[in-house]
Amino acid sequence: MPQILLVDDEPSQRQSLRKVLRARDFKTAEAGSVAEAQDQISGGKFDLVITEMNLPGTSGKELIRLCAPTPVIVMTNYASLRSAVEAMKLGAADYIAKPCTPADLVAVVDQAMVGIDESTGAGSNYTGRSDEGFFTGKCDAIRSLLRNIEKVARTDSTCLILGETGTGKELTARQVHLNSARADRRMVAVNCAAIPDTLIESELFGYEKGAFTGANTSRVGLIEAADGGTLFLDEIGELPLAAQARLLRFIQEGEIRRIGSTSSKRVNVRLLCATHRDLAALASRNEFRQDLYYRINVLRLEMPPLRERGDDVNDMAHWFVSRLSSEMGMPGKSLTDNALHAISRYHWPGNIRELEHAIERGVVMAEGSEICVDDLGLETNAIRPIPQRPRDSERSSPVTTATHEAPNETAQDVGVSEELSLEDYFQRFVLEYQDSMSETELAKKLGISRKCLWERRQRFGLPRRNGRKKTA
Ligand SMILES: Nc1ncnc2c1ncn2[C@@H]1O[C@H](COP(=O)(O)OP(=O)(O)OP(=O)(O)O)[C@@H](O)[C@H]1O
Repeated sequence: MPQILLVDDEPSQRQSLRKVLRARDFKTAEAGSVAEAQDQISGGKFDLVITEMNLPGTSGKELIRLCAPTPVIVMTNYASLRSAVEAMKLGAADYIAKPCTPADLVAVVDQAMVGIDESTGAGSNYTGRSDEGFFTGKCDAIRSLLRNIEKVARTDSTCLILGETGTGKELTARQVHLNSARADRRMVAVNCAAIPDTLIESELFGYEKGAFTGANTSRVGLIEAADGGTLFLDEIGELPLAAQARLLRFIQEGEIRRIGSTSSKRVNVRLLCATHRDLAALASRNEFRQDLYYRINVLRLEMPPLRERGDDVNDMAHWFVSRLSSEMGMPGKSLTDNALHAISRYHWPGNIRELEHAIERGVVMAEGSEICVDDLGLETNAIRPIPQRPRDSERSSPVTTATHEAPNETAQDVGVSEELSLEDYFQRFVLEYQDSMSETELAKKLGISRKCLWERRQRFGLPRRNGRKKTA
């Protein structure tokens, strides 16, 4: 089992890292400073060190030298990103900009581990997550995407990854990188939308000392930092026009010139770009350079939206429940049938990221081991129409008294022909069955707690009626 040393002076930070990594079967040890880390290193063998850069006393960067040849990943907030790039020049395996999601952390650790496997054989029982199993999904669109990723990975051509927000464009870029001949080098990911316009050129291309006010030292740019590896430019549609012109020159000539420098430097970088925007339309309105568009649109990978991935949605929901509940130290949770039903009908405008967050919310909010619809906090207006089912004349009115067999049917069995939100469904179900079922039975069928049933009754003005069946 790979062993990772976590170095951070904040115990809470170490705890969050520990949880995520242990859930992935990594063994961890901890240190609060460089000195403590040195003690740990002399007493044991580690496959990887993850350190905060800004530690009291000696900087975390010092560990790159002290721990060699063990790879070191440095963590830092965005304000110190430049120092992180410097740390990479000193030999850091990678950097993580904080705050980061568990998925970001694991992706970077995986990448570092793949390097370890290849160079030293350490952590050899660890295969990384470039396998199909991690890239969850088995619908036709994902199978075809995985085949195309392999083809794209075999080349060095520029590739444009298209898809709505949260569909997995960055994850796809990582898969391309991990499956490519550059997998042992780093992939530098840059979100063009997150860097202020005034900084983007100096971040990408670096600058020389004295190039502008405040440039007290020379800086390496992110393109140069990706030399030998892959550069992933996320949200390329947001790149300002001046930076687009510079990027175009880099693509055409394979050279970069730092701001304020008179000489160019050759860099060997494979470029992957992603966007959720229609670049052709932007180019036609002169909001994106047409020539750059043609240059980056050589190979294309298209991400399917989650709502078009059929059974993948529920498979992924189960997968996230088991992953997140064990990461959060609350294993054994599961989704109720109604929750799954809502998940499969939800529109998922934020795609997989939204699903992941809804499940995280569900795991935290669920009172027992079952995650109910309400725990997920879905926007009810994004629930899609429930497919029409021939109506039973006896059940044509939502307020008719039901027979006792009816509640054994599932949510979609309630006769409904129009668009039906979860709220509508709740109200109709309660009105239809409240005379024949106890509150406990109703709550169970709806997949919610009795407290939640009571609250919703209040919200929708559906007080419990006299003469109802006694509570079980
Ligand atoms: N096939 C998948 N299997 C498991 N998790 C996935 C998959 N695709 C995406 N994810 C997870 O969904 C989240 C969003 O993925 P990612 O950041 O790659 O999307 P994106 O399209 O780049 O988003 P954005 O457009 O906002 O930049 C991440 O946490 C990622 O790990």
